[in-house]
Amino acid sequence: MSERAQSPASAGAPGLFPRAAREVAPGAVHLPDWLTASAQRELLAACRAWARPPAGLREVRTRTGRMSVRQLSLGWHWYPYGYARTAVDGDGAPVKPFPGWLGEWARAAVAAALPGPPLPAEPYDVALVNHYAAGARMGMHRDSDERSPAPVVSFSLGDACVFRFGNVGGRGRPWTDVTLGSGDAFVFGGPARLAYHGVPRTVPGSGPPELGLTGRLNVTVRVSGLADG
Ligand SMILES: O=C(O)CCC(=O)C(=O)O
Ligand SMILES: [Fe+2]
Repeated sequence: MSERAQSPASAGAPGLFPRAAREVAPGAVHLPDWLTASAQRELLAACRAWARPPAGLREVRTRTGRMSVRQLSLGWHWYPYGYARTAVDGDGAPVKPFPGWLGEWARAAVAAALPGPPLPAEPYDVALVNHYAAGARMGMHRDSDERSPAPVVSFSLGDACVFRFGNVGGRGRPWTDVTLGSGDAFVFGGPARLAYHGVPRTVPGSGPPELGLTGRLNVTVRVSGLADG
C-alpha cells in the first residue's frame, strides 16, 4: 500500500501520530485516527441534528426481528432490504439530504485506502447512521442493496467496537476482528465490497470523554447507484 495521504479532515492536526493504515483483506482497509477531534465533534453535531424527527433515528425491524442498533438514513432511506425516498418503515417523512462534505470525506478516505483504482465516477449519495447503546450489536451481513460497486466508507465515533470483517462466501470464517475506535475510518471496495461483516460487541465507556457521546455512532457512506428524482 502506498503511503497514507492526509484527509481534509485530519490535515494539519498538531501532535497527531496516526497508527498505520492496515489492509485487512484485499480491498478492505482500516484507517485509524482518520478524523481529528474537531472533525469528530463536527460529525457528532451533525448526527445529533439528523437524529431528530422527522425521518430521525428509529428502530429497524428485519425478517428475523428487531435490530439492537437505532438507525437513520441520509439521501436515500435504507429499510430491509431496499432504498426509498421516504422513511417507509418509520414516520414516512422524506429522507434528509445527503451532505456534500460527507461525500468529500468519503472520497478522501477511499483515495488514501485504495490508491490504485480510480475514484468512483458517481458521487456518494447515501449515509446510514447507526447508534449502538451498551449491548447493541450487528449481525454478519452484506451491504448489497446498492447498485453501485463503489467502496463503502465507514466512520466511527465514541465507544470502540469489535468490527468483524469476513469473506464474500458466507457469514462464517475466515474473518478478521478489528478494533474500530473513535475517529477511525474503514473502507471496503473491490473484491471486499460484498464481504460479510458485523459488529459482535462494543466496549461501553471506552470513547473519548471529551466528545460527550454515550455509546457508539457509525456512519457508512455509500453510492446508491439509483437514479435521481
Ligand atoms: O457499525 C459498523 O461499524 C458497521 C455498520 C454496518 O455494517 C452497516 O451499517 O451496514
Ligand atoms: Fe454493513
